[in-house]
Amino acid sequence: MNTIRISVNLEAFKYPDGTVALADIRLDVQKGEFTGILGSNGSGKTTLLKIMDGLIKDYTGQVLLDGQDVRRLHPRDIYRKVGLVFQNPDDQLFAHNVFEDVAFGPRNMGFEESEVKRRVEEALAGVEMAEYGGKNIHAMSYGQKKRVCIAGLLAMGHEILLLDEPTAGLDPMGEYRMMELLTRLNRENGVTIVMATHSVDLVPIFLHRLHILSKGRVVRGGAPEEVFTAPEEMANVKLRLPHIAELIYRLKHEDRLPFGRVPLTIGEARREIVEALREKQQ
Ligand SMILES: Nc1ncnc2c1ncn2[C@@H]1O[C@H](COP(=O)(O)OP(=O)(O)OP(=O)(O)O)[C@@H](O)[C@H]1O
Repeated sequence: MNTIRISVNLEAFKYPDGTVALADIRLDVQKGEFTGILGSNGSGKTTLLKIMDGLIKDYTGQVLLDGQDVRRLHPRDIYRKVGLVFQNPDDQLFAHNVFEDVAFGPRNMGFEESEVKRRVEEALAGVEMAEYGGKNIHAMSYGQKKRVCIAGLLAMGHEILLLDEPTAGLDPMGEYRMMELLTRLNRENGVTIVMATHSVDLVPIFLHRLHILSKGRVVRGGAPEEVFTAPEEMANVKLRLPHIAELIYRLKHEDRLPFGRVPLTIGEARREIVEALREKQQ
């Protein structure tokens, strides 16, 4: 049975300068789910993550974390359950070396030094950075810094991770490896993950559910195959279909090839093409 971990029922939030960043947002994040908040620049993704994490409170409506009003929870209680990874790792990392940075959270939680060490080592191994403990933070690449940020939260044992653009600025292999890492944390460690992104090609393949944000409103939601259906709908929200889906969509609608559903992965596209060719030959 599914359990709702985060329930957003937001009427509106505006920044002090009057910008209405979010309006009329209703969505639930189920336990163990890997959810994406997809939207173009300025659509409200970061603001929504900050609201889920209790960093922004002056909105109308209600956000529940495990059934409790986030605004009434002590920051310490949110912090123990939910970890927010900022878009820019330099906004998060501050210690002189990797070990010390990852150790900060568990030390703050009052663990004995032996337990801190165990947690740091396990977290660094979890993000494939086991051998980097002694390395200077400033000597790390951008992608490595992003992994250290995630390790810092894993070391505290967060059950829910909110990630702001975790794949932004990574090269194609780095992007793929980051998504694999997050998928592993989700599947094997049971971490509930919400990630904000505007990367449409790779990300949907890994996600259970997507919410599309446009101008501060959720305009679509569902499993990736339910959301990515037509290029015009994506263009309306300043996004596009994944390349592979766009190709098959055009072959189907412009070249009249007999494709069924719009595929999201190369494997699905290959099956569709083989099937369509077979049908044409008959
Ligand atoms: N501190 C602020 N004061 C006023 N307006 C803000 C502030 N921060 C964000 N906004 C506005 O709120 C809206 C949503 O911004 P937000 O950063 O949440 O979008 P985003 O989807 O995360 O964008 P990006 O993909 O560019 O990171 C934008 O119109 C932005 O200009």
